[in-house]
Order: sequence, then structure tokens, then C-alpha cells
Amino acid sequence: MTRQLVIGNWKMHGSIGKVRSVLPELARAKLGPNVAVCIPYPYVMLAKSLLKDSQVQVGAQDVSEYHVGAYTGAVSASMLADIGCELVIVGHSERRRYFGESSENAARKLRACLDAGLFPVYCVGEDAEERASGRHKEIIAAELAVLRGLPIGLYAVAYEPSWAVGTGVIATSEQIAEMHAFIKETLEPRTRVLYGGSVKGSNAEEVLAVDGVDGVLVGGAALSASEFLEICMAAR
Ligand SMILES: O=C[C@H](O)COP(=O)(O)O
Repeated sequence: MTRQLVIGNWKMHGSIGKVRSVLPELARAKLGPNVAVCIPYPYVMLAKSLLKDSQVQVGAQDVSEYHVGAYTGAVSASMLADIGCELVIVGHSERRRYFGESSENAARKLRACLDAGLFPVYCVGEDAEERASGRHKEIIAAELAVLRGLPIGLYAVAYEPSWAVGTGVIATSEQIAEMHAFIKETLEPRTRVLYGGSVKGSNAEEVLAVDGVDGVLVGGAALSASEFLEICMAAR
């Protein structure tokens, strides 16, 4: 049984046509429950129905930190659970960069997910300047600090250096191994840590073979059924 997680993050891409073309291919591939697709909110229910005979899980890319109330435009964790979502990405570097989200916001979102029975994937990662100045571990430690006291096993962490996100420049195996070990030492050795940043069909096997890699968070390559399937097949 495959243990490594493969999670696709469609970001703000797609359409009804795209969902209808990619997801049935995933359903036909008989993938296990270790595979998930996080697609834009409007397509979640369609995705659930297209994947109903498969074990592939459906997730969202963000959630409100509030439970209920007058928060125009926000979507609560219980709403996501209600429509069949199983997991949610929180604290993605794009949410931090473009929407000003802090680790504290992300931690509140993570708790809202746990309250609703959803599996949160909490993203951390340094930028190019932080890596160049040797501060990457300090940055990650600060991002992880907000997770203190949360029950291990109910969430995963994704290590996504932002200089590798959407750039085609993947972190080296040494960098990935070092940072995954650091995250597990900082939290708990049993924490599931995924790598994200320019994972493709052609490099998935190498990334998934790195020590301490419990799965991958895939952006661009998740939009192609054949490429995403290639990554799923590389999971151990
Ligand atoms: O959530 C996914 C990551 O941001 C990675 O994106 P990418 O695979 O397009 O580099």
C-alpha cells in the first residue's frame, strides 16, 4: 500500500471543461486514497461527483479562519466538509505573498479545519533572499512555531521554498532532505512532510526517493492528467 501522499493544487486555473477532462482520467486510474486534488471552490462538488467511484480525495486551497458569521466572501471549514472536501491547503506562500496572510492566520485556519474534521496541509518555505543569506532554517522555525501544541498526525506540513514554486527550479535532494529532517526535528519525527516546488513527472521519482519525503504538493503538473498520473505512479 502506498504511503506517500500526492496532492495536486490547481491554484486559480481550470474550468468546468478542464475538470471534466482531467478528473475522469484520474478516476479510471484506480488511484488510492493517498492522492488528492485541491481545486477551486466552484468545482469542488463537480469534482466529488466525477470522483465518486474512486478513492481520490478532493480538497480546497484555502479556508476562512472564522467558523460562521458576517464575513463576506469567506468560506468556512464546515461548509467545505459539508460539500465533501477532505483536506485543505493552508498558509500557501501565494496566500502569504498576495493576500498578506501570516503564520498566525494560517494556524487559525488549520484549527478551523481540525474542528470540522478536515485534514489541513500547512505550507512553509523560505524565499530566494532568505536562502541566499542562510536564514532558511530560522524562517521555517518561525513558521512552524505556531503549530506548537497541535496534535501530530492530524495535519501535514508542506515544505515549499518559494524560489522553487512555479519556477522550474527544483530544490536539490540534499536541500530537501536537510529541510525535511529539520521540520521533523522541530515538530515531531512522525510529522508527514511533503515537498512542493516544480515537481514534474520527470523528477518525481527522484524527489519521492529522498529521505524524509512523505509526499509531494504539485502545482502546474497537476493540471495535466498524464503528468499527474506519472507523479502518482512514482509514489511509494
Ligand atoms: O502548491 C503547489 C506548489 O506551489 C508548487 O507549484 P509548482 O509545482 O507549480 O511549482
